[in-house]
Amino acid sequence: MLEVDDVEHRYGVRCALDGVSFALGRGGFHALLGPNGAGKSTLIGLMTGLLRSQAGEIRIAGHSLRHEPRRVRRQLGVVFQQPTLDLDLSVRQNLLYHASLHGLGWRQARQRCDRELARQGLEARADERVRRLNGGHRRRLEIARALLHEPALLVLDEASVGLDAASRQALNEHVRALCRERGMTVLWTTHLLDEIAPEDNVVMLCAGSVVAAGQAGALCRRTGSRTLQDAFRRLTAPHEIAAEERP
Ligand SMILES: Nc1ncnc2c1ncn2[C@@H]1O[C@H](COP(=O)(O)OP(=O)(O)OP(=O)(O)O)[C@@H](O)[C@H]1O
Repeated sequence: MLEVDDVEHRYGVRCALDGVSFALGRGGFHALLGPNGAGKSTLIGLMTGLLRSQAGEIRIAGHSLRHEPRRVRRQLGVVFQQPTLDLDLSVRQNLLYHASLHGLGWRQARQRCDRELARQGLEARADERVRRLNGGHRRRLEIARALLHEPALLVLDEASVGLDAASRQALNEHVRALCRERGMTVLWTTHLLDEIAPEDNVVMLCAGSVVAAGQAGALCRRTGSRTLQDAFRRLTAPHEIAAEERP
């Protein structure tokens, strides 16, 4: 579903991604892990076309981002780290506006809005201003919006940041249910390791490089770690030291 092949990105002389390669299969919950500054948002910026590709190749659902950007955009739903809802529009108006940007006709847009709101448990809030929703419900609305055009891959960039512990867990479980029930492929980026289950497929990014990839539980066993936190510390420490010596 997602192939990242030798991707490099620099901001001036600062190297944010240094030959990053990994691949995700179709379906399931995958996690992109990394401490602050690891390069997660840069990678998502490249996938979404917010940043211009400098080197390497990204393919989504078999389509090349460089050669078929429109096809890629149709296959990709994104929830960005910073909320991007219009607080003074209603829940439904936010969705309809987005649907029109994706070229959906009026009737289809209304149907998909109703369907996604029902799936996110927000149908009763459709005519309320977004300002009245709590943080967890706003995030669900952003997920509904990201799914309106029926993408194959849903990417969430630190979507749980700013939520309290209960809302964070509810959001995480909700996204996992989307994977199970709809066969979605989800890429969940986070620096909060308690959001990851042992059976999740994870890619660990540190200082612009992939330091490990595979099932979380297997990474723990391979590194002789009791917890994913311990495995993460062991795998990332040498790279953070090396990165400090890099321009
Ligand atoms: N616009 C920019 N200009 C210069 N350097 C940048 C810019 N954006 C990011 N960087 C640098 O690139 C590196 C990767 O940053 P990025 O935001 O992609 O990491 P991240 O893993 O998403 O971190 P966070 O969890 O803090 O968002 C960091 O060293 C950061 O300081």
